[in-house]
Amino acid sequence: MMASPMSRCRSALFLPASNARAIVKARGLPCDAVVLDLEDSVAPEAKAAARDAARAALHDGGFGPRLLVVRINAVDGEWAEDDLAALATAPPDAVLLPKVDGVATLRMARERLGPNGPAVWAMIETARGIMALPEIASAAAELRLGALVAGTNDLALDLRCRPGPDRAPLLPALAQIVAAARAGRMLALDGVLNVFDDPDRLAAECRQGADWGFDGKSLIHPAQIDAANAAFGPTEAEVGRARAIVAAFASPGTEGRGAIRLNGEMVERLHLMEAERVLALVE
Ligand SMILES: CC(C)(COP(=O)(O)OP(=O)(O)OC[C@H]1O[C@@H](n2cnc3c(N)ncnc32)[C@H](O)[C@@H]1OP(=O)(O)O)[C@@H](O)C(=O)NCCC(=O)NCCSC(=O)C[C@H](O)C(=O)O
Ligand SMILES: [Mg+2]
Repeated sequence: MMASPMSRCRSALFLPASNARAIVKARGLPCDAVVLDLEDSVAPEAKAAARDAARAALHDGGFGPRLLVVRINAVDGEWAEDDLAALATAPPDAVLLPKVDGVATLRMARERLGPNGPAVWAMIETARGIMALPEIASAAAELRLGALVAGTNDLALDLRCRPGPDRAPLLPALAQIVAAARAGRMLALDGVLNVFDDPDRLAAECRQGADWGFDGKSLIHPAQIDAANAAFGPTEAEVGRARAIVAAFASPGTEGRGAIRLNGEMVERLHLMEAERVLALVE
């Protein structure tokens, strides 16, 4: 399944591919995407075993409708060649590249995966990655990029900023990631919250990500899934409003009209397009 701007990815659960129990568990969790990690959550001495486990998980399947994504090691590093080879016989829906800092890395990955290989997702988690967002968005269709994923831990380190619960120092970069994703018709996924025993902070951070335009959030623990699914919706109210807008534009007399009146508000055809997108996500 190729993630498209119409795909729903409210919750992308990362797990170290070296954790067999987590892989089993992920097959039954209500997340929209499972990300088998070969990069930072796997110690150097466990890389080979994690790669074998990811390969086995891809062959065994059982992830149902969830998007299956593998985060490989840095494309220009010592492990990536073997990582990509491990995905060849049972490819995932997408290959997530860490620390993408320009189009060259993405092009290299696309060449190795082949033009019809899995979608490429890019982690934006360095200052250089932020500066490269316009060129990445421009190359998105050609390179079949499916998502931009904010790596807020690495990004905070690289920017040398100190985000607190409101994440204020990260917000300018996050807004640029969303803008690039929208320009390139990709999904935009927010970064992780490392704290997984603070439901109020999680709910607030999910809401913030949704308010700033993200489609979903990267997660590190099963306990975070429900909050992300709820925040990134669409909610019942949003679906109801979308249905009302579609029905209003389908009613007689609206042909040729760009703007109509609905429940005391002006709605335009741009709202109709958004309503259709919302309904496509749930239907
Ligand atoms: C953070 C953890 C190490 C905590 O693990 P643990 O102590 O085992 O948690 P629990 O005992 O509460 O686990 C309860 C059960 O849930 C399963 N579990 C835990 N985590 C996951 C998971 N991520 N996916 C699936 N299942 C999971 C446990 O196995 C328990 O199961 P059971 O025994 O059957 O009840 C751990 O949560 C963890 O490793 N999380 C993921 C870490 C990871 O992938 N990190 C990389 C992504 S973060 C990132 O990318 C940052 C980015 O690059 C950036 O720069 O910002
Ligand atoms: Mg990172």
